[in-house]
Amino acid sequence: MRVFSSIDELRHTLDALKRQGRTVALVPTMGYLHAGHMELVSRARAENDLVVVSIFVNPLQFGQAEDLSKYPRDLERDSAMLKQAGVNFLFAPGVEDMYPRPILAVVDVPDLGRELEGAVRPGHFAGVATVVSKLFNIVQPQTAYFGEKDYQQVVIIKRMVEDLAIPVRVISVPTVRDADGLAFSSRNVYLSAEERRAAAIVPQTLDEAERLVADGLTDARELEAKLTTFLGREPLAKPEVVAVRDASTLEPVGSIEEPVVVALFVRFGSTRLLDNRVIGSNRAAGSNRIAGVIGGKGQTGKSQPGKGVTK
Ligand SMILES: Nc1ncnc2c1ncn2[C@@H]1O[C@H](COP(=O)(O)OP(=O)(O)OP(=O)(O)O)[C@@H](O)[C@H]1O
Ligand SMILES: CC(C)(CO)[C@@H](O)C(=O)[O-]
Ligand code: BAL
Repeated sequence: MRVFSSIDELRHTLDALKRQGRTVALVPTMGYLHAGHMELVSRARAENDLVVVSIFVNPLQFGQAEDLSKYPRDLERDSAMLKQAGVNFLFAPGVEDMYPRPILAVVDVPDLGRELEGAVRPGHFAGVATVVSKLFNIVQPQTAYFGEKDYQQVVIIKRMVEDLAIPVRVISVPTVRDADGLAFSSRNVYLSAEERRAAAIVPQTLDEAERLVADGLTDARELEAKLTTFLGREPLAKPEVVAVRDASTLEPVGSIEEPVVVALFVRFGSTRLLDNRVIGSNRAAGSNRIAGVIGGKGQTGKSQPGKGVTK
């Protein structure tokens, strides 16, 4: 695995390989890797010739009072995990590489970016869309992989790619969970032992949503109210967003007819956890796929297998 921090050096190396016909995938991350990230990597490896993983804790997507400075980082451990997983390139730029001067051009996807997590984290999704655009421009991958845990992020990136005709296929990967159902997340490390135990209420609430809808509940507001009450069973859980939205557009719905996404943002102490489930889709229950916005699995971008992949 080769490690780059310079945009120009990475580009130069990739350009030569692309001229030989190799397909390139990008897995953008903020590092402190866990099984969720590694699932993205494994999909990318299976479906492409070359995989670039980026690790960059992007200051643009953090609010002033947020955890930018204490965000967990361990580049050495991450690097060993990626090497072991057969990743070809790690792009780990510093802030000075990505933003050598204050960035004036931004990419924004209003109104999608103002909803849900965007309402709690003003400016967050403009920061995400801007850095993802920049990473797409640097790597120019055919395919990029994102996790469905960050459901709204995938919807926004999909929309950005479509609206701006960016030639990248966006693939979403189902959420990888710990034994008690909690989604793996780098920020789980902030939880105390008691908060970590309590956090199991989050996936349990999504199970409850599925049960209620299967039992015939169709009123979205009623579902939100019942889920908020359900979360109330756990005194450490402080719900910030409990929302039932159209699974494709994220628009509010009155009645649950088309597939909806149940989106949760729940605080435990100072840590905000997010999770979601798509309900009412004709795909397998609980598969957590993003209805209507995500390209299918199976299509592989691999060129001729076995043609001297750079390790
Ligand atoms: N449990 C998971 N399963 C599948 N994909 C995941 C999971 N957790 C994160 N991802 C995906 O990995 C990519 C990089 O995410 P990121 O580095 O922010 O990790 P994170 O665990 O989501 O961090 P945080 O705790 O800060 O939200 C994103 O596309 C994200 O959706
Ligand atoms: C996509 C991303 C790497 C952009 O910084 C980040 O938002 C994340 O890790 O989900
Ligand atoms: N996983 C989303 C990145 C963030 O919370 O900033």
